[in-house]
Amino acid sequence: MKGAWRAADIRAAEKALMAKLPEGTLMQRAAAGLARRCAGLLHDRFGGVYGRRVLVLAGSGDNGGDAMYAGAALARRGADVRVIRLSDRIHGASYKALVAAGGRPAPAPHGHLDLVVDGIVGIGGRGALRERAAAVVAEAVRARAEDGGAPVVVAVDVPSGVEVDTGDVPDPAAAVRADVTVTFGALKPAHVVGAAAVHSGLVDLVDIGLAGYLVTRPAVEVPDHSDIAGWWPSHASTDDKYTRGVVGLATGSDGYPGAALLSVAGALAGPTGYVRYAGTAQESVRERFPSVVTTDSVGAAGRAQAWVCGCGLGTDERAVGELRAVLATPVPVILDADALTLIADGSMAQPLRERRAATVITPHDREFARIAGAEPGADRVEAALRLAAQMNAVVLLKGDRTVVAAPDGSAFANPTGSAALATAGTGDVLAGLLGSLLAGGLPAPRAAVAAAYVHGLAGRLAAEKGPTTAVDVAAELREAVTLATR
Ligand SMILES: NC(=O)C1=CN([C@@H]2O[C@H](COP(=O)(O)OP(=O)(O)OC[C@H]3O[C@@H](n4cnc5c(N)ncnc54)[C@H](O)[C@@H]3O)[C@@H](O)[C@H]2O)[C@@H](O)CC1
Ligand SMILES: [K+]
Repeated sequence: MKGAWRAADIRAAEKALMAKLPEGTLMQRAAAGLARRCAGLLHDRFGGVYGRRVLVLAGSGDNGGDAMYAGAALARRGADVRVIRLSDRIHGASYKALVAAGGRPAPAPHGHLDLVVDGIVGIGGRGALRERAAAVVAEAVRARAEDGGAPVVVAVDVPSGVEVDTGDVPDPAAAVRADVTVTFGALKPAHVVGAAAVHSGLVDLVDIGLAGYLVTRPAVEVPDHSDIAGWWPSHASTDDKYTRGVVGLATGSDGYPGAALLSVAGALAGPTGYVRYAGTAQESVRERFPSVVTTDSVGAAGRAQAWVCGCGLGTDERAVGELRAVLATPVPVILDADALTLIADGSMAQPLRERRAATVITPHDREFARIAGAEPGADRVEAALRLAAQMNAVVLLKGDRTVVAAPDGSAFANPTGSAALATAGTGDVLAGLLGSLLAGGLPAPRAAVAAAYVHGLAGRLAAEKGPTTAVDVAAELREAVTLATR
């Protein structure tokens, strides 16, 4: 698990570390790491640094300092480095070092460009790029590299123009879109949540010695394969179909039988040995998945260790009754889609409050708005945490980087998101998989994080093969589980 910290926490850690080091050490470490990464990128794409055309965009703060020191290092290796000063006041020592190494000031981007280094603002940045900076960035990225392609864009610490602490991008046209972001000391929320995570491109973390100095809890955490593999319920040789957990699905309706099938497909890819389906799509479920035990209602179904409720369930009287039945069970429950619509008017507040087992809700932004009264807004992590605390439920807020927030204040961002998942029915698959993980005994926050992770991988696998539907995502789940858990 990697943590991401907000700017104030990073600054406090840097201050404590800096007090123990000669002045300028941290910037030198940052710049050296940045120069190394830039040289590596030039080498990979153009075969070397010598003669490559590099444009450094320098703003007023230390972010510009990092960029110009790195520019100096590249100039010493023979790159043709220009710098555009985007403020009257720029970091003096690094500018002198750049000029001494052969770098030259430029008024505007000119000619071909192989590498653009964004040192406009770092963790001191607020809001969108100012007009001139935005215009210069737009012009620079329109330039051509020597090989005819677009220049490589490297953001220093964070892409300029994004909100570091929230991952919001107030104006996408006035924010850098990086191929690679070279960041220092620790990740920041902008690298892992919201549109800023997309603007960050690949994130490359340079160690500047900060680790022991970050004493606060991270704002958000990011899982990797080893977390998922470590959490995934393993099967003991003594297990039978019941000990691995039974997941129940109260999904689908006459109007939406497909949602039942997709949620069942998701559940079957999880670790449980037994899937119960309760609803009107019994027949199609049995036909398509003979291993699933079906009934027409939650009341008629046997016991389960977790219930999934809502995907395609509808919002009629029958749906209300099924939701009530699920909420009354003493086991973890996932509320998705129509179940979220049904709880939005507050009529289920009491059964929700009375629950002792975990409740997980899986809203997209509009569903979130129905429940919370407003869309998540700029700070998706804070918004999800607020709703989690208010409802005493784990909130899985869907998005390109899905956020999972728990009532205990912990928050996670899923790194495997994919645009391929923005298609009808993928949420049903996710809910089923999540149900299986809960029934398999994972604590709710981990089950939500692991489900989002594997579901994202499945989306990526499906997208590699062509245009993606929810059926394709479900079909890739098995391979995604194997990938994530080995
Ligand atoms: N503090 C440290 O110990 C270290 C800092 N480092 C670098 O220093 C950076 C932070 O430096 P600073 O604190 O000087 O802050 P920045 O370099 O992020 O710049 C902030 C300045 O930019 C201006 N600004 C803010 N928003 C703007 C906008 N939208 N458009 C134009 N100008 C804007 C403000 O006037 C502010 O003074 C880090 O991101 C990192 O790159 C690294 O050298 C590692 C060590
Ligand atoms: K930057």
